[in-house]
Amino acid sequence: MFPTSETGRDDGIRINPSILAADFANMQAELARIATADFVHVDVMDNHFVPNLTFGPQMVERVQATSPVPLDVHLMIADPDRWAPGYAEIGAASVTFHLEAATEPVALARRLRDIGSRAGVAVKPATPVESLFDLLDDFDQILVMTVEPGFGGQSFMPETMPKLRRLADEARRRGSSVWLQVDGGIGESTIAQAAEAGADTFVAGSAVFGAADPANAIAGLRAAAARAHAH
Ligand SMILES: O=C(CO)[C@H](O)[C@H](O)COP(=O)(O)O
Ligand SMILES: [Fe+2]
Repeated sequence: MFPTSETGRDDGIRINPSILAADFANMQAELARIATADFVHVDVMDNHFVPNLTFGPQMVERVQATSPVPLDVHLMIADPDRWAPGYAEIGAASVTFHLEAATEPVALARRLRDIGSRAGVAVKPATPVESLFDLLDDFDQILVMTVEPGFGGQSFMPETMPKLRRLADEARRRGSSVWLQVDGGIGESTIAQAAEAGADTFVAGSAVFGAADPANAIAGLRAAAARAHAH
């Protein structure tokens, strides 16, 4: 579902603004400002897996009904085996759960795909990626966190780049079409490092919603990633 061509572009780069940095009291207007993005990234936090609390399924359903672009849901929650399918049922284009929280990640990914979502798995900065090498076909996207999950506006952690590079090399070696996503501290000064290490899908909260012109910020991030890929 939702290959790049369906988003109207085929440059292999996806820019997904995170509404964690949006004005929650004006969500409809905020969503309208990012119509040129590929997906809207929705951070679901449960105050258990991470020490912060954001949205539940009702809010995500309203975002789904209002958003000009498909939803990329990032679940920072305990027990995703139980809760993640509900987000796919809402109609989210992709649902990503944390490897550290899941009991049966492959079975859960299969369930998400059966419902009709892309299946994503996320790893925190200290979690190795090697256990995912044999599972690349089971997922549509892998999210390498570039900050500790829980809060927006943190600084990009360059020490996560060797791990991303190993994952990208392995995906290339196996001819995998899995999307490699980064999330946390992504902006015009950091996106090139992540793109050079092999990321193709970029979450940016503060860099987009904190900009005077979010469309311009999205275009700038896209151009910077494209330059790094062309390198
Ligand atoms: O998952 C997240 C935090 O856990 C957010 O998606 C991320 O932090 C985006 O915000 P910013 O671009 O401001 O770092
Ligand atoms: Fe996120």
